[in-house]
Amino acid sequence: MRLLGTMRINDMDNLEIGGCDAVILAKKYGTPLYVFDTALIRERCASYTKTFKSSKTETEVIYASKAFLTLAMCRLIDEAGLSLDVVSGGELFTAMKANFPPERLYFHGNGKTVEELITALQYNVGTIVVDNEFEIEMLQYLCAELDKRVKVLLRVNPGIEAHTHAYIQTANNDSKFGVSIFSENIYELIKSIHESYYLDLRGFHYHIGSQILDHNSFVKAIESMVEFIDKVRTDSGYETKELNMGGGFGVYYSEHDNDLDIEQTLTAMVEAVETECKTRRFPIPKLLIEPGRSIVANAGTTLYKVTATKETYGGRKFIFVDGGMTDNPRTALYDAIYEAALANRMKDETDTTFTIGGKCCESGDILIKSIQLPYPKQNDILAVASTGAYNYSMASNYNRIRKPAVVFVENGKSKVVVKRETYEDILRNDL
Ligand SMILES: Cc1ncc(COP(=O)(O)O)c(C=O)c1O
Ligand SMILES: N[C@@H](CCCC[NH3+])C(=O)O
Repeated sequence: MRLLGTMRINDMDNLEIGGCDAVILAKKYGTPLYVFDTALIRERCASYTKTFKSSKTETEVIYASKAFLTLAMCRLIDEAGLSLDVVSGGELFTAMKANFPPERLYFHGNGKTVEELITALQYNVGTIVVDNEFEIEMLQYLCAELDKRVKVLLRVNPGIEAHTHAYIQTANNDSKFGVSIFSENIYELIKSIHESYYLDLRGFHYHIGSQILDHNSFVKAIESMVEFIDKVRTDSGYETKELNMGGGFGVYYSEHDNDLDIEQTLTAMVEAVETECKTRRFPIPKLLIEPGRSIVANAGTTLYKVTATKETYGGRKFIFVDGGMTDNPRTALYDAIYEAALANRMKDETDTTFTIGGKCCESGDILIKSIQLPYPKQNDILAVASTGAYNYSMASNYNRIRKPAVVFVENGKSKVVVKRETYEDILRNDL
């Protein structure tokens, strides 16, 4: 397992994260446990704000909160000076409760409800990223009712097939997100938003997919987008002020992932916009990006207790743990590949191939299909790395399993930021 962030092996041969011994964390807080290396989150935020710069225009980094959001995470992102992308009433509510500055909020989503839009307007959310004609009409109506004007970005689809899992591509021609830049009515739509008294059209948003490890897809999207905003200027007289290029920057999960050099990618993206705009004599818009996964994925580690081992009649050796697809559905959903280690035996030889199975009543409840580990004993602690993104945020209560606690670790100190669910919590809304 690659040691990421502040991970190291301590004198006891145990895994240490943020100066805290993982075995002690498991004992103190129970398992499964989501552990977050907050120094690594801060480092990633700082690296984004430092690298995503242009001498020719303003830039802004927005954290895509769907990757991982809690009140404590909101505060951390606020302190790091990033803005926040929310995509539902629940994410918005979390941001509001954390007193996240509303002007730095971007409200996304292809299916926003009337209630969500009202809440966003009442909280004076900085920008609403509108997805379709219905929403645009509804938003204008609500603005009139509530006597509000709001900044908007129109989500468009540049029709780029990014090289990633089909389920996390977002910009092919049949994607549910945004309005295609090739659709016939797009110029009319832009004109109507631009002329609206209630909506202040700042520009466009696009996002081509997630876990993209090839930087050419990002540059290709920019080329289509600048061509598009140039056409928009000619066809509807609207000059784009802001271009939000979304997130999607891929991270290391296992040796199957070639490392995307994010700093190099950001520099290439800014240069591509500058060059394309210069060629077209187009003023460079303000540039925004929305990373989620690349800020938190590598900072998260899930600790499990080994409950049993089994060798099947077919010869597969299983390690069972006290969690599974309820705390990490990504292997079942996307064939994700994770690295792991026995946190209490970091120096033991990894001489046997295992499948890590979860405890849910579901054959697809596999955390890792194939991994080399030492032969485990009951109650060994299995640490699965890079679970910081889309694990806690996609966790479920299938089989009425309780969601794990979340602990932040830094400089030898640990702090619970989300309590482990209790069985009473599971019954909370049952009548
Ligand atoms: C609109 C939008 N912005 C940002 C993101 C964040 O993507 P990632 O976590 O891959 O950086 C997503 C998720 O794919 C998204 O849909
Ligand atoms: N949930 C996906 C990413 C989706 C990104 C949001 N549009 C994953 O775990 O990889």
